[in-house]
Amino acid sequence: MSAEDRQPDELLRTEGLAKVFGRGKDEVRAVDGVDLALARGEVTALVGQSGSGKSTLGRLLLRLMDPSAGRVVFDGRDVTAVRGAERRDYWREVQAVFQDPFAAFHQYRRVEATLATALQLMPSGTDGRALMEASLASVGLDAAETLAKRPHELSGGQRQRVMLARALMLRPRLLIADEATSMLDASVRVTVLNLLADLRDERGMTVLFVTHDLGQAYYLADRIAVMHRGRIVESGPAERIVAEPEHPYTRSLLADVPKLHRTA
Ligand SMILES: Nc1ncnc2c1ncn2[C@@H]1O[C@H](COP(=O)(O)OP(=O)(O)OP(=O)(O)O)[C@@H](O)[C@H]1O
Repeated sequence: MSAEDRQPDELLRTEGLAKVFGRGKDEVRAVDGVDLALARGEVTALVGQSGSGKSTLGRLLLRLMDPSAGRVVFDGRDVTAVRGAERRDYWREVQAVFQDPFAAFHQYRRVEATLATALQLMPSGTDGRALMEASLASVGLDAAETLAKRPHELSGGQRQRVMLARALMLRPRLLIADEATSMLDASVRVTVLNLLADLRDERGMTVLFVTHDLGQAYYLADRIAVMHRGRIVESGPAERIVAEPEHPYTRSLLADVPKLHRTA
């Protein structure tokens, strides 16, 4: 790693990142040359409609799949090809919560066992019980009430908070929240959005908030990157993107915001 590779304000950046699925006429350029920088301690929202490539980009950042081209640089270190023990180390720094927390749970597994899976990434000798209790408390859940429950005994909002608690046990520096609020009803959604804002404000956590909803992005994010057909078509401070959108696609997303809220 060279000294100039480490930008002080930048926790993660991608350079020309691409993912192509299929071949010939079936080829899909799901991520098509993305340069994205995530500033430390900020929430960046990645906004785009279904199929724009947001989840694929998220999976590339998490090292859950190999890119077709380009690089991922985390804290000045090239992590594009990390695997094995190095990739597990990376996952202590970068954690994710996904859209459907029910799918992420084992149906019959109690919350305690779900949270314990995070301990596999931690040094031996870690006081797992204390960590679980603290992490559940940080998302507003009571350990005594929650640890013995199975997924179907929890509400959607509680399940999402358990998954957030699991991610937070590792004290990641970057949290990727991929449509993490889209299945929640409006009041629970605001609670989870505020929780993400608190993680930024109190812990200085960097968050990539992936959503199709520009309204939620504006509510939470410092910066917004708009994704369309695998490319970032526009990015900048959230106020600027919403007040003075430059790209026609951003304008069309903005036009949808009142509609989304009327149907919510
Ligand atoms: N494993 C795969 N094989 C082939 N094509 C894929 C695969 N994963 C994604 N794609 C395609 O890549 C494009 C981007 O998909 P992706 O899921 O990243 O979009 P998205 O913006 O996250 O959409 P959504 O909000 O609906 O999840 C889509 O055309 C999708 O069909």
